[in-house]
Amino acid sequence: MKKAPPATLVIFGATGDLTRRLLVPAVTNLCTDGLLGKDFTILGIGRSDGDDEMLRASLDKFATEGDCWRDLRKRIAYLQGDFTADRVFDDVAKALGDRSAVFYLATPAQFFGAIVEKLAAKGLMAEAGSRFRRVAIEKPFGHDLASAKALDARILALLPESQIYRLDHFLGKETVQNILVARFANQWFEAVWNNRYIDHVQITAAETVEVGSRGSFYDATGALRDMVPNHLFQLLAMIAMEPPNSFDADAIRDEKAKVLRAIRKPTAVCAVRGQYGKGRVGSRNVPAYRKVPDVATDSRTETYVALKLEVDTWRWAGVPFYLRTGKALAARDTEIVVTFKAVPYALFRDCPIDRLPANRLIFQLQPDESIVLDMLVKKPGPVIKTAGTTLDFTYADHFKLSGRTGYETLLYDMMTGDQTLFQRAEQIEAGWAAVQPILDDWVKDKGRLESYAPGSAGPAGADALLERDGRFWHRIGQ
Ligand SMILES: NC(=O)C1=CN([C@@H]2O[C@H](COP(=O)(O)OP(=O)(O)OC[C@H]3O[C@@H](n4cnc5c(N)ncnc54)[C@H](OP(=O)(O)O)[C@@H]3O)[C@@H](O)[C@H]2O)C=CC1
Ligand SMILES: O=C1O[C@H](COP(=O)(O)O)[C@@H](O)[C@H](O)[C@H]1O
Repeated sequence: MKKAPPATLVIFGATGDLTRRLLVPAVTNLCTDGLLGKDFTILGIGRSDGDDEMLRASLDKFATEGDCWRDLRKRIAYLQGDFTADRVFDDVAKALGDRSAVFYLATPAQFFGAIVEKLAAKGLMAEAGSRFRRVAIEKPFGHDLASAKALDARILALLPESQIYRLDHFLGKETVQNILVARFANQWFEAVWNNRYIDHVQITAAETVEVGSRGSFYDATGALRDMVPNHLFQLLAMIAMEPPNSFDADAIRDEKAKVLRAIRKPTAVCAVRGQYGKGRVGSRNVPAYRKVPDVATDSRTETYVALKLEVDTWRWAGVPFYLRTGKALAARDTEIVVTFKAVPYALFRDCPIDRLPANRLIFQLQPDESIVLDMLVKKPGPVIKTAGTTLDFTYADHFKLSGRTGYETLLYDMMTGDQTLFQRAEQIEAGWAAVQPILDDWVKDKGRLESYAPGSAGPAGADALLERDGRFWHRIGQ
């Protein structure tokens, strides 16, 4: 891989959590991988008072220690100012001169539109010769379909799509990218990847963490908006997309957008929402969600959501996709479980076998990245008896992944101009369009919000959602 071209990463929100915990370790990893040149610099912008050394020192403990960080930290500068003031943008222009830049909006979402407008108005987005100017926009991109469309319209009135990098950090995760490789680089996948062989798909993003210090953001957002139209739909799209005709960014994004547009509008009965009460996750005491600072004491915001969705395409007709995500659950577990249809039973009718469990293919994204295929084999002995076993691939057994945040690939791609792992406007809008009927329903019908115990697998209604189809969730943490 070649080094990223010389550029400045301009981080709006450099004193925030995302910069510290995820961007800085990723930049250090890229440097250690030899993918950043000496001419890579960072210009951080925040509201807090301070100078270059204040920012560097605040990042020290989050960076991977070593020569790379020691050298890189000297190339970090800080600009104090309010994003709403013109002065900040004049100072950025002065600091950048003619350099290429990626403007990373690691800011609260209400600033996204206004910052892009100021960047454009000040001529900061103008490209010339080999000098590029790109803007990376964090999530949440909009609050619903109407606001996402409005934000897109605002930004696209000023910039071409080629300068816009809408982030979904799940796309930086190795296993997520590996879904594409597994599906399209292995012949046997495609042969069984359809409604003839697949019974249903489960997509889970379970977290043990509670809402904690993010009460103000979370209470206005909820689990559905926070995780589904973005992260979980990216996973769904990777599983359900048709083969692209190349690995070109637009070819892949076209296919993913088609899948998201094909999600049948869900009805109220296909959604379950829950909110955690008081309890324990492992040995940790967890206060009820309504006691979290900045959360309304009568809040009806969901901290858990489960959905049953259908993808109306030739390939997936009749295959349900069950999605669930929540906070304060029993285990951290992000996975995709593809359950195959049972084999015709006749062959085993004379054997002492009660039932043949279906084969499952599990893409485990977190905590440990792996791909596991459940299969049945014969138990040794004179009578035919089956035993469940697995074919496993665990990333850590073959590759070194530790300390990666997933942002490495995304940052490198922004600097090299590869938009494959970023979302185009219509993908984002298709995601919101698919969940909008549920959001509308929840506004109208205030009645259904189940409570669940911290440390559990979520509300009982989520189990019922599958049980009525004769199916069960894969156990969280298993
Ligand atoms: N944190 C995470 O794990 C993730 C975050 N994101 C997204 O990234 C974005 C940033 O999140 P996060 O870092 O957690 O947020 P924080 O609240 O921790 O940081 C916000 C940053 O914006 C700055 N800021 C806020 N208002 C102004 C203003 N008016 N003028 C100048 N600076 C201002 C803050 O400066 P100061 O602190 O100096 O006041 C701070 O640097 C959000 O859109 C979030 O949804 C996405 C995925 C994961
Ligand atoms: O975007 C978000 O993602 C995190 C989960 O990401 P992960 O990489 O840690 O699995 C989630 O906790 C957060 O609420 C959400 O805003």
